[in-house]
Amino acid sequence: MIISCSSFDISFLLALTIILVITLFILKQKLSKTAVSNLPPGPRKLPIIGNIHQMAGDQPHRRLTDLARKHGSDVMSLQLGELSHIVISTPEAAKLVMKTHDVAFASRPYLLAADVLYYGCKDIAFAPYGDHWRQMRKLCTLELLSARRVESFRRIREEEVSNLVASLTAAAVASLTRFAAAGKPVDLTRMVSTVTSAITSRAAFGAAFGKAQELTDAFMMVVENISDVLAGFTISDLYPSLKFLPSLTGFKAKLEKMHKASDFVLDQIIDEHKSRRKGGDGGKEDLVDVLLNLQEKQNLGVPITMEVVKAITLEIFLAGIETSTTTIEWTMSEMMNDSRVLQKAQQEVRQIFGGDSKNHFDETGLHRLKYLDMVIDESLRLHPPVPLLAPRENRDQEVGFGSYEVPINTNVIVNAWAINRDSRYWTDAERFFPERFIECTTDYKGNYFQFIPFGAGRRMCPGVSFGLAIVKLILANLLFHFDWTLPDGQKSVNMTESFGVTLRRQHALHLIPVSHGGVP
Ligand code: HEM
Repeated sequence: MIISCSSFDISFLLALTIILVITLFILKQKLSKTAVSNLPPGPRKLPIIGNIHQMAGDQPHRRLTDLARKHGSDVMSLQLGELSHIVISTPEAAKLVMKTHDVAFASRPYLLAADVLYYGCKDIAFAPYGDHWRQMRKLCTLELLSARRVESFRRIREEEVSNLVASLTAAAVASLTRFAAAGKPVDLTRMVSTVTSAITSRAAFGAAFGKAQELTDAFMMVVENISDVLAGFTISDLYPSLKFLPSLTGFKAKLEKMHKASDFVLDQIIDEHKSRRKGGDGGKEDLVDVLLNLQEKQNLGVPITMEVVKAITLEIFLAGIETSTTTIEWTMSEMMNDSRVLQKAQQEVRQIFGGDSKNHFDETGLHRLKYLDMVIDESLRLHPPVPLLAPRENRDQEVGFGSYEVPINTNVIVNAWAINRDSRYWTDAERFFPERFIECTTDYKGNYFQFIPFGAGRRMCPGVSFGLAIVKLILANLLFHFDWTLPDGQKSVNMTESFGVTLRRQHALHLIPVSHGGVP
């Protein structure tokens, strides 16, 4: 659900240049047709590739921030292959895109991977603005990801998180017996990812046992690489007029293979649900059941076909896991580097839920953890999991943008990572300081454009409650049941980022859990 330019392969590009030169004349003609006299400023572009060379590397959010400082601090033009882009880097310009001109910029640019994997963009995130998107979005808000639905998955979250606590406790015990005083680190990234996957798959497909569990495992395997190809534009997307490129590079064949595999498992998941429903064993309603109910009723303006059911199921599954895992990883990392914050957050959760680690707590008291809320907000500010949001496009009209003109079919990149650190809005903006939210009315709900980890406007993330319910419960449990230390010889947690589907940590987070109140 993000735009990534990290996959640009420079050597591949050079080889392609020979072919591209042949089309130079055609391209030039195309580009001159869209030329507008008062485009936003931007760096000089090279023939054919435009500014692609300036995006090479693995930190596009930082590159765009640097480029914007030099060439267009509010809004900057960028040419990537055949596609015109503008890059938004301040809250004021973000407000113009996501509020003033929200409708004009409400579409998404075409991405070949989304077209193939989501049955012709029949999902929500990549669907162009129009009737299908409107209906699916409404469905999401009212049915699939509503507060009532999120609450209905509470048992699943609590069960899976208590499994995580049990595994960590076992690791703490085992390491103490083997290493006496010093504990052994666990791969917290992997453990958290396992539990977010388990919660999301149970919510989406149901029971964590029997055939359903087998199918979930199979699905996990086939979708493993799907997120990566959806992460951003590829060379084929940047040169849409060169229709032969996806086949020539083998990208299309790769996508079709992935699609075939995921479609096969999705079909089985749906068949399993159908036969369970026929047999009268409704069980607890999961998201596939909700979609099938709606499909049977068919009383909606745009019909819900089986392809729509599969596209939405796949999307929710992919959207739920990476974003929540990334948020938890960064929040723990920041707290490990600031023991004051870690202790304060631990004190709060232990005071509210009772200091004994053998106590268990459910979600009902989580709203009382005000300091933890601020810690999560601060983590989302500095480490927005989707740092460039999802790209938008003005498909139908040219847009007057302040004193500039944005030509029709321009892709819009909103650099939320840079915006969330704007020093005009945030004092000591680079510092992790949760207390800044005590007096501050700013929140992530899309009304304050200096803080947009979930985006804003019509295309804002509909999964906020679903995602944060997982994040908060897991963090509260990690803080309540364990004290945490760094592995031997490590003075602080390395905060190097890795840009991909989400802005993850480059290295998995390894920490030593020590059961709070002693090992039972
Ligand atoms: C911490 C967790 C999450 C973060 C930080 C996050 C962030 C985002 C962002 C930045 C966008 C793009 C918004 C824009 O273009 O303005 C987005 C879109 C979306 N998210 Fe999330 N997300 C999270 C969790 C979830 C979950 C759990 C789900 C579903 C289960 C979900 C489903 C979606 C969908 C369907 C869209 C596309 C919306 C549209 O295009 O209309 N997200 N998310």
